[in-house]
Amino acid sequence: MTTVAQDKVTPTLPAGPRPWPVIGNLLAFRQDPLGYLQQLQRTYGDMTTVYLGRMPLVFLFKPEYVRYVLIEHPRAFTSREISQPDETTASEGLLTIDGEKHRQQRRAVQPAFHKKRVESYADVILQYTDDALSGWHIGDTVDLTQSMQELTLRIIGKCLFDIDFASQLDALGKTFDEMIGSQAGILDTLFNLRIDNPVTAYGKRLAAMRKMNMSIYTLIAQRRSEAVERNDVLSMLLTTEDGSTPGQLLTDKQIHDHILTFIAAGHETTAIALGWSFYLLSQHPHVREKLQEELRTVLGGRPLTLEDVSKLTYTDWVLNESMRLYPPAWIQGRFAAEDFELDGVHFQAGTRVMLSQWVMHRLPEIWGDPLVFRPERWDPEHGQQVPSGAYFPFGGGPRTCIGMPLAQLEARLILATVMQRFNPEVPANYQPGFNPVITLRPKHSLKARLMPVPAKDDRSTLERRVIVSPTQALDERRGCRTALLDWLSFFRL
Ligand code: HEM
Repeated sequence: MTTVAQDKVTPTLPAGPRPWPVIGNLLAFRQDPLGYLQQLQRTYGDMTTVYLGRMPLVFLFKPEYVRYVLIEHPRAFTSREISQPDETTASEGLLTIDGEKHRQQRRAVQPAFHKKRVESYADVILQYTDDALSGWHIGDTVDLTQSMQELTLRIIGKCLFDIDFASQLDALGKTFDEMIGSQAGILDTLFNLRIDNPVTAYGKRLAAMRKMNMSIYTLIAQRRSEAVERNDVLSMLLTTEDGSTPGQLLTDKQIHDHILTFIAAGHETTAIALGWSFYLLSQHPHVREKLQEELRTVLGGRPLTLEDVSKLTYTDWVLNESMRLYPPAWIQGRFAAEDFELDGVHFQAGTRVMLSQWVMHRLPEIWGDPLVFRPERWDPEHGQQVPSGAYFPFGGGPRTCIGMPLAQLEARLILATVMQRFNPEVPANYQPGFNPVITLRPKHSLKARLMPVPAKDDRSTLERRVIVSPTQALDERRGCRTALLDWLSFFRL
């Protein structure tokens, strides 16, 4: 990589790879975003500037900087979009609103995520997991990526909005795929082209959004016309004040954007975390065996209940470790609302700042053996010391994922239930690859053959590879072909 004298371009931005005219570093970024970010960190260290077209993005790769942005100075950075929102952005959802509006609206829905309330969702989670698994039999091959998407979608619909999506899972799943998974072309990205046509990525996203919008507005209208008071997030939103004008309730557009944000953010991420966990377990029989041993000890063969969850410590470590290696949210961004300074470098208001879980969760100086899948590193007594800001799968500070308690409970219950009944075996030649769009999806769906869980002493399944080798990791990275820009354009960052 060639370092450009950035002081000729903008006086305050840190050094980075030479940008090409017009396209900047877009091509290299699009080709392999995950590998490119890691390479940037290795070459330029704690901070670097990348140009997507003419737009500079400053990447910060140090735990202290992550803390600075998310935890210590959250008000100095905004998530709010700068460009004009359009039909494809949930611009009034919790992820993108700011300031007093954000504080007030987050406070209003917070009760839905308090510990006791979240625990009350356990019955729905267990029931729906049971329904999903009732169609699974030993010897079947199941598409775990799709099954987890459908299961988590059904769970979020019921827990937060008291709707059972059972009969619409397939159609809804496809709509979300079109909304989240479609990739804008390079020209569309560079020139911010928004051509509403069935063949363009923008047009496809728009069509999917319109379908989704209609369902959500219908739901809001139905709920407004009901006399019954329900105790779910939708009821909370209907009585929430906007936060900018006293007494002003949320509009339908604001409620719509909240619902869309909750459904999208609340199912895709958890499903992805589960998918990667199943993949990692299938590649690490030693870990799988330990997890199943824990399940045998705690459950003794009976069905899981909420009360068991606090005893499933190893299961918990597996999920932590899986989200370290494959963070469902792999990158997040902010705009500087005011000037700021980091280690003597001055940044102007308006600077776009990016943080990457993918890079931070794999820094060798923090993790030692970052490519090794080792749940034991999360053992609070003998595990690793992880500095604050080095591990943030759920973000941090006042904008930490509001759904974290639900996601954690849900992931533990689903992972434990599946692993108590089955050993999902992934074909030996399966390479997941990556599709890092908004979330870190696998490029190829995870299809697994359901094998029986071996009896306690059957250790024959343990004689397989136990670490992710660097070559395997490289092969996975070569599979990356999608871009940050889709993510950016979704949230209009
Ligand atoms: C494993 C699962 C999940 C992961 C990895 C995850 C990750 C994240 C991250 C990194 C953020 C911070 C984004 C930022 O600061 O820019 C976030 C925010 C958010 N998440 Fe999650 N999430 C998960 C599950 C959920 C669930 C289940 C829900 C819904 C119930 C949810 C709803 C939200 C919302 C509404 C925000 C915005 C919060 C705010 O700005 O106040 N997430 N999530």
